[in-house]
Amino acid sequence: MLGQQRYIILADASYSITAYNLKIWESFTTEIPTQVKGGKGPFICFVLGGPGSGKGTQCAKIVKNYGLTHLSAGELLRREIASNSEYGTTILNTIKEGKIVPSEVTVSLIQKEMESSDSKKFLIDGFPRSEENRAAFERIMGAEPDIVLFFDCPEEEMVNRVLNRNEGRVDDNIDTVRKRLQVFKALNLPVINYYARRGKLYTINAVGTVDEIFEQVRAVFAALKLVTE
Ligand SMILES: Nc1ncnc2c1ncn2[C@@H]1O[C@H](COP(=O)(O)OP(=O)(O)OP(=O)(O)O)[C@@H](O)[C@H]1O
Ligand SMILES: Nc1ccn([C@@H]2O[C@H](COP(=O)(O)O)[C@@H](O)[C@H]2O)c(=O)n1
Ligand SMILES: [Mg+2]
Repeated sequence: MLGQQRYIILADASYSITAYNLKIWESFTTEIPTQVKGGKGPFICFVLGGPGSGKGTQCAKIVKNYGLTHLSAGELLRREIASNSEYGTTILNTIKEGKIVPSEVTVSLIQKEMESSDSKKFLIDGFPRSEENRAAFERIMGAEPDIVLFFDCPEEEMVNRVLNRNEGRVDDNIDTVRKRLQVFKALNLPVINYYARRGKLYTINAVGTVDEIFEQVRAVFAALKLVTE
């Protein structure tokens, strides 16, 4: 049975764009993250949400509007499969099962992309999917995200979107999507709650038109003054 209910996130530690009007919300964000203010490392935004919650769709709009470099962990893994790399078959089987690929593999793909880019602003989509992913990124990259966007969407809506995606993905079928939802709840929600406790989480209501949802995202970036700097 798929729920209409939203996931329970530590609401008092997460900025919810729909729950407050922008004026009230801005009062929470006087502390601009150091990397936005000109610290040493690049600005890093993790983008999280269940399967089909609209992460990739919104990332495309963020790239267009704010010029961040988009790295989708899932896309990097699919590219690895297509290139017949030594890990290709293992990655393919893991994705078909809706499970999580070992963190060292995924982090090393992200690391390669970040290190070969001269971008100062990264949008890392679909990562970290587990505490193990999160810890591996911090250990290998020696960095943490400045902010984390969480696209909060009811399960029924996510399933409908995935089953209507039509991009030929091996995991866009009802069996895999059910497994991915279980993995999302068991492994990804704890990470989302971790960032809520750290005051880095911005929860976006992922129901509505693509443009309506992007208006909430725009409010986050506008308040962070990360407008194509
Ligand atoms: N607001 C929306 N309303 C209706 N459909 C949407 C909306 N946003 C995205 N979609 C559609 O839903 C499908 C899933 O979106 P998208 O690929 O962006 O999700 P995702 O979170 O990246 O999923 P995954 O984790 O599986 O990669 C796509 O076909 C997309 O066009
Ligand atoms: N950090 C990650 C991200 C993804 N995967 C695997 O890829 C599948 C598709 O990911 P999308 O972000 O494109 O939805 C996902 O279900 C995982 O099997 C991963 O292992 N680790
Ligand atoms: Mg995606």
